[in-house]
Amino acid sequence: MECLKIALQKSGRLYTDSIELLKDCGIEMNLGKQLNTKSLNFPMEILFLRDDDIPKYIEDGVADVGIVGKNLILEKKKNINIIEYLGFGRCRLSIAVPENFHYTRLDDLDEKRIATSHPTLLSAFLKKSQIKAHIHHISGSVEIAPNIGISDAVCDLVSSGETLFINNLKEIETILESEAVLTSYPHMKSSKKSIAEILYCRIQAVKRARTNKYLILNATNDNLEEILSCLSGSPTVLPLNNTKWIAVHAIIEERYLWNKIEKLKRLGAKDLLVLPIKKMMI
Ligand SMILES: Nc1ncnc2c1ncn2[C@@H]1O[C@H](COP(=O)(O)OP(=O)(O)OP(=O)(O)O)[C@@H](O)[C@H]1O
Ligand SMILES: O=P(O)(O)OC[C@H]1O[C@H](OP(=O)(O)OP(=O)(O)O)[C@H](O)[C@@H]1O
Ligand SMILES: [Mg+2]
Repeated sequence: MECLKIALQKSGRLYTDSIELLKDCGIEMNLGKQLNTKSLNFPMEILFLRDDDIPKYIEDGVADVGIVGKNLILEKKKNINIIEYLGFGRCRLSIAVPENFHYTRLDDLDEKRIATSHPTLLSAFLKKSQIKAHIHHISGSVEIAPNIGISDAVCDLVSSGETLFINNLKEIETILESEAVLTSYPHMKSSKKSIAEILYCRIQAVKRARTNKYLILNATNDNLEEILSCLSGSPTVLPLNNTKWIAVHAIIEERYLWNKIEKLKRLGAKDLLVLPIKKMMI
């Protein structure tokens, strides 16, 4: 039977969220020390790899789909499809200098040595900005470089900024914003494509569920129109037997939740309930 091969990071920043995403998609697997395993209930084989290798494996069709940072796809200059942005592994690729570096503008980096794990992206940025700096490629612990005298600046991934802070570095320029993406081999055969399509639908259903909430409220007819116009989509309106009250059910995007709830309360909405959504298919 045909089986979709998915490449995931073996360990590191993307591992837990990638496994969680597959589980939320109903894909069960046994996790252990093995570097590849078959799902117990879905035609899928999971390959656990170093994240640096994933774009090449996808480009070559060794794996059909994969989860990797967008930063790595661009860094490795791979011409592979980005199917979905996954909402985790959010970070930025930034240039940072020691706290005592007197930085005012990009020209201050001229002729400086910059250590980075992303030489392609850094080099393109420097070229575009017409800065002639020396790139020193290292694959990890980049933030140590200025402290051990091998560079004047660094260009590495940042999310909380804690690593920069504890290494006495300050962020000066952001080159790229990144997050984990689902990527795919562009020439997948049709039997694999049909499995991949099922996976994409499931992922979209999980993503929608993660970013939306189910809202229930009670209201009277007085402000019903304003209440409904405050809710997007097509809310369900249910008269409550023998009362002037009406129940309204709606889907609400989490990022607008609190502002909308406050507005709805001002409009007279009562008994508001916000519930998580498990899956959302449209
Ligand atoms: N601090 C961070 N916060 C959020 N996401 C990050 C962070 N650092 C990196 N990422 C994202 O996670 C990906 C993997 O980062 P990680 O640091 O685990 O890589 P690695 O050490 O090179 O792992 P590997 O052993 O697989 O080569 C990065 O390419 C990036 O997309
Ligand atoms: O801004 P922060 O939240 O401090 O995150 C930034 C750090 O995270 C990544 O490394 P990671 O911790 O994944 O370890 P690694 O060097 O082994 O890849 C990245 O390379 C930075 O060093
Ligand atoms: Mg890596």
